[in-house]
Amino acid sequence: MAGTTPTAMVEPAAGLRFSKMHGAGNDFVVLDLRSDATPPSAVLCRAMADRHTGVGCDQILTIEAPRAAGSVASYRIWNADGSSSQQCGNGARCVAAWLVRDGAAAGNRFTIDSPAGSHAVERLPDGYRVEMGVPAFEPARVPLQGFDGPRDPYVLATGGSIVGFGAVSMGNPHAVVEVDDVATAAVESMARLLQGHVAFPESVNVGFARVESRDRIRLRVHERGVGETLACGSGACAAAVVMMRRGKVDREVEVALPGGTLRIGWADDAAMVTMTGPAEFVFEGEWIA
Ligand SMILES: N[C@H](CCC[C@H](N)C(=O)O)C(=O)O
Repeated sequence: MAGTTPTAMVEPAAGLRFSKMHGAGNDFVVLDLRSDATPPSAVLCRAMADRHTGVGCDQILTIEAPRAAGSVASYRIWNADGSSSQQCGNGARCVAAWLVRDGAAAGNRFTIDSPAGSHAVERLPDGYRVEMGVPAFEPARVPLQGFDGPRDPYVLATGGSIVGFGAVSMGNPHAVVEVDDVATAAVESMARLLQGHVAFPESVNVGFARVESRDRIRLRVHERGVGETLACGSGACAAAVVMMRRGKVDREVEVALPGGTLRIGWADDAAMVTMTGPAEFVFEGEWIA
């Protein structure tokens, strides 16, 4: 309007730069904290993860200085609810892609450190292969309480139901429920029952798996600290190794999740689990809230 003084544009405060990425639809806000490893607060994690008033993501990944000699960098994982985790398979591939684009990772083979350990990474023409560690089935390693030794399936009475499941740690806790049809599985209600059960002192990621053939599993995962995600890398590893030990699939399988397909290999029970899949950049941004 004539005569009015336009209000000066308020320059946003210099904010926190981030990369938005995803691995098979499991999406992340990636923060470069290599020069200042002050972890994001639970409040900031929840604010950034909010799909209406924030950026929107399943997890926040922070890239930090390496912990092990020879590693390029380390990373930590915060779920959308602000809780932390020891492992994130889809996140590992996105961290690897981020380090390649950054130039910190030279060549096609390098190592990155999660809270669960060090992971050899191989860059492929269409994604990344990550060594996800050796799965741990002892109840105390999951952790799973109330059982004096590993068994399969474990059985719990909860919420008026009797639930049978496999349990394994990939650095983070997983329960795997075998179902006839993932589309009709009671994912939300069953997952909530197990996640709130006293047997899982650190809660648990719950996978619902259908063995379709000797080399293919269909899977949905209700993740600890998030809810159902389009994909869960460590969950795909967990479902694969449980079904391999049951003799229901071969040692190299495709795991088909709602957001995409991952390939999982486990040569033998003492070997590292390998996970292969995509890692995509979506956009760069600056958090000024
Ligand atoms: N919700 C998981 C962390 C993320 C795992 C998942 N996004 C993956 O790709 O492995 C937990 O609390 O253990």
